[in-house]
Amino acid sequence: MSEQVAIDALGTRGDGIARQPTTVFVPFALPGERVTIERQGGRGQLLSVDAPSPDRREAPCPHFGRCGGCDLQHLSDDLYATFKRDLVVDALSREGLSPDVAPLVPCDPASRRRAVFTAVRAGPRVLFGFHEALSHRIAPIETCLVVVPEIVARLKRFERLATLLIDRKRELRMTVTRTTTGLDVAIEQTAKLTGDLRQATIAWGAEDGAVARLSVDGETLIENRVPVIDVAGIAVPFPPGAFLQAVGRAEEHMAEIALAHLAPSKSVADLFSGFGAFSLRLAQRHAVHAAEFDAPALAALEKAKRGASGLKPIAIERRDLYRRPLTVKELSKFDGVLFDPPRAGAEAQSRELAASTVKRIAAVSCNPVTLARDAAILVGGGYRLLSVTPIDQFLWSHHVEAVALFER
Ligand SMILES: C[S@@+](CC[C@H](N)C(=O)[O-])C[C@H]1O[C@@H](n2cnc3c(N)ncnc32)[C@H](O)[C@@H]1O
Repeated sequence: MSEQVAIDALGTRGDGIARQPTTVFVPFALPGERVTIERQGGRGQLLSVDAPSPDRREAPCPHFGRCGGCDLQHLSDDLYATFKRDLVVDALSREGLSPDVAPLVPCDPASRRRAVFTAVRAGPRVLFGFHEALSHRIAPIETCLVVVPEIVARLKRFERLATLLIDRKRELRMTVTRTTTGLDVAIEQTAKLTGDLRQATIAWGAEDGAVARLSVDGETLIENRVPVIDVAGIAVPFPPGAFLQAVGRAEEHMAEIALAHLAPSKSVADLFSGFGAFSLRLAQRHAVHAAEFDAPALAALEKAKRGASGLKPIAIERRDLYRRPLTVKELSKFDGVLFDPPRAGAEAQSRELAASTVKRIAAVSCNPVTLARDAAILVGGGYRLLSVTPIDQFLWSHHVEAVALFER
């Protein structure tokens, strides 16, 4: 049965929230709107917008509403920037922190250099695209306004490859990364690579000069060129499937903010370093200790450092920082620390830092909730939280990146 409700606020996933008569989350509804919905438990399916908000705008992508990649294309630029900044402000405030939070650093469309596509069999068809929101279903796509043009221009080709390799039962995953030497295509959960299928896959890769490397379930089938990521002029050989900041410009912004803060430091630890997006920049001025769990990422950093000239020493340590964070004693060797953990944050490491003598810390995070928790631990240990800058790395989604700066 349908009903009309008034939307009071946006939730953390960007859904409209109506609080009367009982709370319901309504995707694609905006604060101040009256909308007609059909309730399905705590969620409401939007049937019509009866009194639209002045902040409503036409979504630019034809797949908006079905494709789960973007939740927020229907917001004005102002509401969008406020919403994303507030994700950070509110998370900090729930931990009792109210630092200076900068305006959102914006993200350009068509700038995401990595996309993870999914394909599934649906009867005789293969559906290739992105997941729908909160669903296992696939929204097939013809275009994408977020991803770089080199990837979007080849969607049909990627779909053809997925159709070739798809398994009968499993969902295929295809990660495409634009590197400076071409596209790195890494496919997982494929059908068994029998002789014919292997040949057809290799033929696919040979057809397009833009493909630098093609790997299937970890096996490199083609490497026309080593895929390379440029980190401030240093070439890093990119390991298949390694972590990469999704938007190059966002990475530069984060690095600029963190490096300016750590500038007075002599010796810096870069924790959760990956292949060295920050370590290699830091090493232009500071001795760096890079710690990370992923061995291929560290091997790439090792090669990049050997190929670069004029860097200060970079010590590389493979370490599980969740189980074995750098201890207070180990931290005493550093006067600056940068940490950039996965979404779960760096709770154990923050507890060690809170008891340490490290002077300056830059925390980079893709999850405001765990960033706020870790910030509260550091502040509890006597650090001042100087500023937080939200950075839009995940355009039109409800995710936001942030850099927080601490000092003692
Ligand atoms: C958000 S990424 C940041 C990587 C890097 N700073 C960059 O900007 O490219 C988080 C990194 O944490 C690493 N990681 C995940 N779990 C870890 C653990 N238990 N110990 C150490 N590193 C871990 C991942 O491999 C990944 O490289």
